[in-house]
This record gives sequence, C-alpha cells and structure tokens, in this order.
Amino acid sequence: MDYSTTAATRTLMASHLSVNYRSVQALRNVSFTVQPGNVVGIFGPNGAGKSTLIRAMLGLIPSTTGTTIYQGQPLTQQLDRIAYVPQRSQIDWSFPATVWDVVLMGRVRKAGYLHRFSATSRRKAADALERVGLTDYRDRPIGQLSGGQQQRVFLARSLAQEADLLFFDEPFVGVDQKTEDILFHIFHELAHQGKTVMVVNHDLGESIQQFDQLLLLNRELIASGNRQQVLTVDNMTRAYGGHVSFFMGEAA
Ligand SMILES: Nc1ncnc2c1ncn2[C@@H]1O[C@H](COP(=O)(O)OP(=O)(O)OP(=O)(O)O)[C@@H](O)[C@H]1O
Repeated sequence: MDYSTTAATRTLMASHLSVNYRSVQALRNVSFTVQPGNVVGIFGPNGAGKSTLIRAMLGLIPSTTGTTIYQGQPLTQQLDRIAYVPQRSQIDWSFPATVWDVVLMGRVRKAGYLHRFSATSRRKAADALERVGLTDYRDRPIGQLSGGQQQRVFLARSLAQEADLLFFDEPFVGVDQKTEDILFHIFHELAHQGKTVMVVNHDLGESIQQFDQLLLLNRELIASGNRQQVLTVDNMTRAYGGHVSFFMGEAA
C-alpha cells in the first residue's frame, strides 16, 4: 500500500470557515489542514471561537462560509466516523444512565437503533471500559462519578465507537492527574493507529508538549503547525495581547 497516497486522501481540511452568532462574528475565514495520525490542540483565549470551530466543522451550527472536507468528502456526511465529546458543562449528568449505558451508546450506529447489541459490541464496550480503568464502575450512574471519571466514560464511548476522527472540547477541565495521563496516553495510541484527535484546550502549561500540532485561534486562525512554529512571541501576542508575558516568561 502506498502510505503517502493513503495519508493524503485522509487529510482533514477546513477551508474558509466563518461563523456569525447574530451580530457577533465568532470565526473569520479559518483554513487549516490536519494529517492523519496527529493529536491536535486547539488553543486561544476565552471567546476565541474554539468550541465554535469544532461545532461548525461537525455541522452542529451553521457556517456563513466554508467547508470541512475529510477523505475528499464533506465531513458532515461522515458523522458515523466521528466521535465528539462536548464540554462537561454541556452534558446532562442527571440523566439516568449508567457507565455501561453510555459506553454501549458508542455502538448504537453499528447495532442499529432497533437491534440488540451483538456479542462483539458488548466485548468492544467492555474493552473500552477496561482501557480507561473503569470496569469496576460499570453499573454506577454517571452523575455519581468524579469529573475525571466522567471524562473517561466519554472517552470509552468514543473508543467503543471506533471512530476515525475524535473531537474533545476541554477534556482536562476539572480532572485529576491520573485522568489527564490516561487521556493523553490513549490519544497518542489512537494517533499511532492513524486516527486524528482534536482537542480544545486552554492550558498553556507543560501539557502543551503532548500535542503534535497546534491551532492558535482568536476569532481568526493565527497559526497552525508544530510548537516551534506556533508558540512565537508574535503569535502569542496576537492571540493573548498583553497577557503573553504571563505564558512566555522572559521570552516575552
Ligand atoms: N450560542 C451563541 N450565541 C451567541 N454568541 C455565542 C454563542 N456561542 C458562542 N458565542 C460567542 O461566540 C464567541 C466564541 O465562543 P466560543 O464558545 O466558541 O469560544 P471558546 O474559544 O470556545 O471560549 P471558551 O474558552 O470561553 O470556552 C464568544 O464571543 C461567545 O460569546
């Protein structure tokens, strides 16, 4: 198999994405490319449009301009290949579901809405739960978990789904170090399998080294590339203004 051709056709390409919320322009003309096999961090200050970018790519909100193409087709026509975990605050944790219910939901598209889950689906859900270290919590209502455990349940659902493209919005907010380590470990395993993992994050601390590619946003795309290309004083000043010295120490 010619890997270079395969990789090229699996490129994720956002072109000229713009989003308006009534009078607010949340995103302006954002274009970038992501190769498969990368863990991509989406960074920028509060209100920079990070969540909006993911939601526009997935077609969850309308774009005023632009498209997102994956494998030569609109991403919105391939939603069965996508796992999306929104910010924890967007999820109804009082919903009466157990850990096992949520992870099995990852298999719904494969099982069909009116069919029973196959032995394969159950095994894949159990394997996913094991991978995130929550087998013992299988029958626990999701509202009775810690923030880190809740985030791991949704990661397990994404694993059970066997998605090719995974989107996580602020998965590290309010989670313990163990969960952060598990999430990054699994993100890199997925990337090594040739999948693409996109993560909204606003922590510019040490964890930034975990990302293969960074997208720096402030309503428009300021930079896309590796850490050396993106984390320049100029780019950070454009994104964060006068707060740049806080992040960059003496370099600023
Ligand atoms: N449903 C909405 N209606 C109106 N304005 C919105 C809506 N959602 C977001 N916005 C505005 O669009 C801009 C971008 O918001 P978005 O949530 O995408 O940014 P973000 O970078 O994810 O922010 P944060 O880091 O604070 O989560 C902000 O000014 C926000 O107030």
